[in-house]
Amino acid sequence: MLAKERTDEHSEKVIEIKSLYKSFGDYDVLEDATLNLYKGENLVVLGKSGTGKSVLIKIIIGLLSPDAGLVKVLGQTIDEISYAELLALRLRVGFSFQNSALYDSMTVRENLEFPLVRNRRDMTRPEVNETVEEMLDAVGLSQTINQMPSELSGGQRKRIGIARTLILKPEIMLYDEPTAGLDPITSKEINKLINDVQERYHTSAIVITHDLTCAKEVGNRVAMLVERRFERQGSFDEIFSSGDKQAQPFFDYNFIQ
Ligand SMILES: Nc1ncnc2c1ncn2[C@@H]1O[C@H](COP(=O)(O)OP(=O)(O)OP(=O)(O)O)[C@@H](O)[C@H]1O
Repeated sequence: MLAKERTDEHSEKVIEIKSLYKSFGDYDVLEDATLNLYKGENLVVLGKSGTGKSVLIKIIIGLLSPDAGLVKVLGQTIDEISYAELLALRLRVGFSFQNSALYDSMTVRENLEFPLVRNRRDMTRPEVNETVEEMLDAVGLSQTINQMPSELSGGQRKRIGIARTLILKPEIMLYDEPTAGLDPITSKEINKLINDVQERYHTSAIVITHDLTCAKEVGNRVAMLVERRFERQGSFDEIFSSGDKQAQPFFDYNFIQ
């Protein structure tokens, strides 16, 4: 079954953002922004540089506070919970950084062990080994276990970064520009991995990207962040077959350079 056939608009909201406002001084980044992430879907957020996509992610994981509005993640209202509750919630939300953020002085195995050693002190050594091996298998890179990040290609580093985020078995994945800087073939492999992760681990995900191929291949739904709000939410085809003026610049950016 294709990923995009799975969206159930009536399913549970794992992230609920309602009338969100965020400004820095006089500069309004988000204004009356509303967006839901439904359980099990991959939601693509498309937005030009500087429109507030990183601010959105920081608000979702509680690194920035909203000025007004509701932000609920896995049933918890972000600015009402204690710091301890926030830390516990962050373990259920995996954030895959744009630059993969691997530790250069650690092997692939050590990079993957790191979140487990810090957060899962209950796990035995054989359990840690087994989980690391399972995650490497999930991203198709079992053979790199003893390599250093500098020995990996950009695409492999992205995959290891995703494996390291997945290792705590988060319910929600936040992918920040997962295909940035990759060639089209490697980008396709990452898109496939995002769909495989959804399928295998039943994650719900927000994928932030400028890459329309990525949006088309992984997005059960697409939301465009335009002028401080999430405009135009719908399937890729609904948004991009309409000749929409706000969607057109993304087409131009991707295909007419
Ligand atoms: N802590 C901060 N203090 C002041 N301004 C900020 C802060 N964080 C973000 N901004 C501003 O908010 C706006 C949105 O930034 P953000 O990083 O979310 O953009 P983005 O959509 O992720 O861009 P890109 O695609 O280039 O990564 C920018 O104008 C940025 O300068």
